[in-house]
Amino acid sequence: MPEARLTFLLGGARSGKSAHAEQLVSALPAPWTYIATAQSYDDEMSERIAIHRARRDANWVTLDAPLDLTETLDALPDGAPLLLDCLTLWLSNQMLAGHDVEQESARLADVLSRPRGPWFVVSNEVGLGIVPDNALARRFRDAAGRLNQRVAAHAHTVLFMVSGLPMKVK
Ligand SMILES: Nc1nc2c(ncn2[C@@H]2O[C@H](COP(=O)(O)OP(=O)(O)OP(=O)(O)O)[C@@H](O)[C@H]2O)c(=O)[nH]1
Repeated sequence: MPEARLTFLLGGARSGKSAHAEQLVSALPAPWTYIATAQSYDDEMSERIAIHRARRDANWVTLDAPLDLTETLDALPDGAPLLLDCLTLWLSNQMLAGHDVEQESARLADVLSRPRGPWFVVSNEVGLGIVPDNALARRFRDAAGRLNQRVAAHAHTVLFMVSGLPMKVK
């Protein structure tokens, strides 16, 4: 059975984090689980999701978890290689649903601190630009930074993606 360990991949939009994570997971024995947190509200998002789906072959099993991510992780079989894409969309879904993001983030980080297989988790680094001019975006940026720190603290390996290239930060 593949080793249980957490790999955390961070990066900006279009930094290549999903593709790199897919490569790492698909080097492990199939089948591979893909947990998607995105929900498609419009044609642009549907198109993005369709591109991702077309990239994954029949060895991938896709589970949707826009909100109930901790429960979905708890239900995974031991040893299953997992790609979870991505934490920041899950966080924005939690905020838009009016949930307590600190409490939900703590619960999620706790589950991720005990990976039961080779788990690869993708998140966005959203804090590198200027301070957003609206309060919701500032709340989101701060919550995302805190969640990323929590998960990175538990991860065995942390990779920061820059222009398609992985930079090992842990
Ligand atoms: N619902 C759903 N979402 C999916 C599926 N496949 C991929 N996604 C979502 O697509 C999102 C990533 O899409 P992109 O916007 O293209 O990626 P990006 O993070 O900007 O770019 P990269 O850094 O290059 O990966 C993730 O949040 C996934 O949850 C799927 O089968 N179903």
